[in-house]
Amino acid sequence: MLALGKLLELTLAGREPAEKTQLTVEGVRMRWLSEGALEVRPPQARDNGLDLLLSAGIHGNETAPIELLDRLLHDIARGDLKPRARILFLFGNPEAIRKGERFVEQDVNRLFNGRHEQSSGSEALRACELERLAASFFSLPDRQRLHYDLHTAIRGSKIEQFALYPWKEGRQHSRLELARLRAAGMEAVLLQNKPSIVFSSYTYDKLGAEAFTLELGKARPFGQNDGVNVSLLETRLKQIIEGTEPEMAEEGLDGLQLFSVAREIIKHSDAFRLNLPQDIENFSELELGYVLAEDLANTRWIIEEEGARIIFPNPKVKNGLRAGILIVPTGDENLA
Ligand SMILES: O=C(O)CCC(=O)N[C@@H](CCC(=O)O)C(=O)O
Ligand SMILES: [Zn+2]
Repeated sequence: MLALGKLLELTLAGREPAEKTQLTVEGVRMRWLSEGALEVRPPQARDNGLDLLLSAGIHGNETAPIELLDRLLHDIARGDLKPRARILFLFGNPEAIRKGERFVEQDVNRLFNGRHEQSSGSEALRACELERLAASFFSLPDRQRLHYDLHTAIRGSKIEQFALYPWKEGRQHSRLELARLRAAGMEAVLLQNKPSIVFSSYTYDKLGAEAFTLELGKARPFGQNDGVNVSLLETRLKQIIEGTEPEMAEEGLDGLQLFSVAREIIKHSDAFRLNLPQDIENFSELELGYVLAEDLANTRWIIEEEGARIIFPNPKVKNGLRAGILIVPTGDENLA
């Protein structure tokens, strides 16, 4: 296998490769761009016009997606997977990956769309670098742009695998992309309805990519991911990479559940209290009238939406950040 296929090893060791560019026997060019960043380019005659950004490890303890990208890279470097797409592989937060922690000082996935400019430290610099790498990768005209930012969650979930689809004024969510996600094993999609500061929102909003955060199961350390079944996603990613994806029937979304955001729960102060059991699962339903959270100055978050569910409840976030999302079921009438 070509040495550049070992991007994860290099990243874990904090090393730069001796050779920055290597060619597989099929003429696929692998180019190391920066720590945790590698571009794969098929020979021109095989290029099918898709630019695919695959990122993982934006949160350093979410290892199943990192292992998945590592397997794909090994296959490419061995010549077993023959790309027709241009691909950018990114391991988001190398320092946190080495430590096995979600982040070191601050959550990289709250620093996009300009937020890193209002901050400092290595994670703000990394968010800036990730924006730059993504912007440069998606700068070629007349190509399709697709970004999957792969994650696993802090807690268990009633719906194991799901996607979050960013929002931009005047742009409709794509039914075809939802069909593709369904085929990749996603059981639900949360359709966002306002701008956000996460990586997929940046590539969707600023770079014109179809972009998604994918949640694949519960976060565990390296080597302990048997419980995270990514086989459908892995198969679909290989098909996307090789340009062999089967036709997708977009009319029926084959049971894919759609949700929209009712409210984001923002933690305003150290007095914030979330009235949920510690082991509550994502997508748990909440009763009308339930006092979900309390904060300074008698602020109370009371459930007033029929069918409301909670995802990503986390009272430990820094003040000013999202401590959970209240979601409700929605229909498919606004899809393009
Ligand atoms: O389990 C949790 O509470 C968080 C899991 C996670 O890291 N999710 C992403 C979602 C990003 C998005 O909103 O698209 C995150 O919180 O950064
Ligand atoms: Zn994550």
